[in-house]
Amino acid sequence: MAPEVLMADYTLLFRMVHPEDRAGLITVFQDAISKRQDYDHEFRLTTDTGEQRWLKTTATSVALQNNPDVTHLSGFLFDITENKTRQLQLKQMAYQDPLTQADNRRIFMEKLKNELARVERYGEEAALLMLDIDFFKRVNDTYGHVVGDTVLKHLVAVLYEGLRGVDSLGRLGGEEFAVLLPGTSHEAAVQLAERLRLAVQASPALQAGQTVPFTISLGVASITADVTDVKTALHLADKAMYRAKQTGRNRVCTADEAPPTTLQGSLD
Ligand SMILES: Nc1nc2c(ncn2[C@@H]2O[C@H](COP(=O)(O)OP(=O)(O)OP(=O)(O)O)[C@@H](O)[C@H]2O)c(=O)[nH]1
Repeated sequence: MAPEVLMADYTLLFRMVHPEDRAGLITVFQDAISKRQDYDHEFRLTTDTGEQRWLKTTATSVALQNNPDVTHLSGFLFDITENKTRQLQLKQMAYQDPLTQADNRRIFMEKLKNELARVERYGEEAALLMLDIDFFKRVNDTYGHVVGDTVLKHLVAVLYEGLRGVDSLGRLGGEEFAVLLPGTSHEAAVQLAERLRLAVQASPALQAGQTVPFTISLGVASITADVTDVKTALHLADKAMYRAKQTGRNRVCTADEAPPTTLQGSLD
């Protein structure tokens, strides 16, 4: 559909605008008319063939001399889909692990740092989980590296299914991951870790009709106001995970246990 047809018929335009972008576009038009503001605005639109496109509209409001009322908006509508898609891909690459789509190490560390600051400032609770696939080298050696990669992707999908929108999952490297749980008590974090462990155990990866069972070991660390830096938080969670590995794997351990306590079987 030609842009001039769309701009001539605002009802049609608004019907095609992505629902999430509609309110923003209406505000832009309203401000242009009531405050005589020029605009430069990007929004998504679904074409009559069902395709989603990115558009950019830029315009200035026009009024007759000696009359403050805007008579019309004069400007352009551009299709910026290709540029926008490339821009979004680049942005995603900067934040995501390319194999699993989990947060990459850099962005996860940033989120952890922000959460530590929030806990210190407002005295809220939070928790950090560290987890690692058990005997992953064996998975690679038995089934091959490609299947190993499938296992990593599958693990991330299973973990995301058990997490809330506010939680963050990061791939710290290799087969090691961390989960940041804002607003979560120690007890709730331990229970969640155990649920994740069971979900992974119950959901083997599938590759070319082959079932690949695997398990994970998890460490839980509470983030309290006295855990003030990323290094300490990671060390606590790592220590707990190491304990889980040392005491038999496929289990959840916490940072403050002495002697080691495991939860394995408690929720089986
Ligand atoms: N397929 C695949 N394998 C990876 C990737 N990154 C790391 N690995 C493998 O992960 C394995 C890690 O092995 P180890 O550190 O010995 O640990 P593990 O065998 O999981 O043993 P535990 O952690 O002690 O239970 C190595 O074989 C690495 O090659 C990846 O991106 N893809």
